[in-house]
Amino acid sequence: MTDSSSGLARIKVFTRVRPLIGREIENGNNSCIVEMPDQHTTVWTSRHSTQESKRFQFHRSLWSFEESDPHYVSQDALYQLIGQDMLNNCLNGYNSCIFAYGQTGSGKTYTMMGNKLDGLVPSLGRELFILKQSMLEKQNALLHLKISFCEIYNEVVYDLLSNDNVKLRVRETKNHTPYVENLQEFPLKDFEELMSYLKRGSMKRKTASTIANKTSSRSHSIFTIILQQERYLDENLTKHEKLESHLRLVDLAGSERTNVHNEARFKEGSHINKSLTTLGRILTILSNSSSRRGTKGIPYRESVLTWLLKESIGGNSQTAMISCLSPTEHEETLSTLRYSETASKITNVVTQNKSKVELEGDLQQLVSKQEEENMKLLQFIEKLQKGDSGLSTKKYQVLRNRIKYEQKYIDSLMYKTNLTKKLYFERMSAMEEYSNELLKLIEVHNKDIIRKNRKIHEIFEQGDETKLEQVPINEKEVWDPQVSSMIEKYLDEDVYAL
Ligand SMILES: Nc1ncnc2c1ncn2[C@@H]1O[C@H](COP(=O)(O)OP(=O)(O)OP(=O)(O)O)[C@@H](O)[C@H]1O
Repeated sequence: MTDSSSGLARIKVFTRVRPLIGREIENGNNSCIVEMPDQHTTVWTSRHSTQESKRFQFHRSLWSFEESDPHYVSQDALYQLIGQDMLNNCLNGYNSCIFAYGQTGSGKTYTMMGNKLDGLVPSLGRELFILKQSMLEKQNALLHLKISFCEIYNEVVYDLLSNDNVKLRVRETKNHTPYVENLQEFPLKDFEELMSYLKRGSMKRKTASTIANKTSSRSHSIFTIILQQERYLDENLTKHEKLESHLRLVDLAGSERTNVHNEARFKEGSHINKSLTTLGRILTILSNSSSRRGTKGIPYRESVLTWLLKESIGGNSQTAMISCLSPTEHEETLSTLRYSETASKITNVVTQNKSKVELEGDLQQLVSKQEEENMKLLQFIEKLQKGDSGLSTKKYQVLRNRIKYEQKYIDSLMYKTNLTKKLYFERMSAMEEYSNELLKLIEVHNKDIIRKNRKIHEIFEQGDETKLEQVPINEKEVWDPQVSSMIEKYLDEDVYAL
């Protein structure tokens, strides 16, 4: 998708026409005013004249009107055509965005979320976890995933995953990238977790029954997946590159006529239309200007939606727009197609969010240091044991075996290229824990030994060896000048300061 030499990426526009739904069939409205011959989208512009039609060309036109048609694009096919490409962009470190646009009831939520059949968000999520596993096994790469889910309702942002209904503020980073302040991000461990967040947030999203749609979304929703990748570039796992990208999945509220009498619906409708009109103005400005001109002076901040979509439209993002079409509405479909035509002329300037990292001190050095430390501990224990057999407690033995086991693990780690840094650090921290435990024990014992040895020293220094007989037998066995001086050295130098 990227022109890698120039870093330019056009917004790809897809059109998708949905099948007739209940109320249309009931109204006897069973013909489709949209046609999609040769990857073009044609719309008959008047119900009464079959002569007048307008033809548009987009990246692809997706025919989902009739399941029996050989060109029918199912939810699965939609994922193959749009989702996969976007996923690849993200895995290569490019921010990406898919947004669904269209009049109310045209199929945006169905396309993005799905109902009985998965829409793009669940399909992308499922594939991401499959990829995460295979990357770990085959490519020596780690993928961390996080999500956030928010909605813009009446020009205010709300966290769909928060139990509170707090209004959130949009702010900008030093680089002028907008973000939602205090929007929660949740790390994901599996696909089921992603789905539970998606369901939880979708249930909280504001919907209402309108003439055109029984469950019409009254807000714009943004589901963001944050991908953080660590790819290891050499067999010793010493060099790796970090890639970070955001995949934004936007389900816009539908444009509609605001001549409704319900006050709340009217207010919502006005806000929705205002933000979509601002989006349209920005698309027009961008489509008429040079992509290299930058985004200065473009009125992104005139609506919360456009402010938050700044990066996706005219910024650093590979973006796909899915224009959803109703098969029966002339005016609205034509207006959607004109809007989409404008968007298809926009070129974003994209950059790969990548940084190369050579592990500080390099992994090999870290391992050697730890091995050395391990060795010292083992020798130390052995000497202690020689000096005082009473110290060979079960606990020491367990810890000693543990250290040996960890040592072996480190050895194998160095040669197994398919093991990752994550695993390595997990084991390292486990080993550190054991070592710390051991050191604490050693210190207690050492202090005890020194105390006993001092007693014996004093007796020798006083030259009254008869007193030695008063010292209990087991304390006398402790006396070993070699071990004793070694312990004192360690304690004095604070080598193993805890
Ligand atoms: N491709 C499709 N195949 C089958 N049914 C569809 C398809 N697209 C939409 N529908 C059905 O059409 C109806 C309206 O779709 P949806 O709610 O997704 O519209 P919307 O554009 O999100 O509307 P709004 O802007 O009001 O929220 C729903 O009943 C949905 O199941």
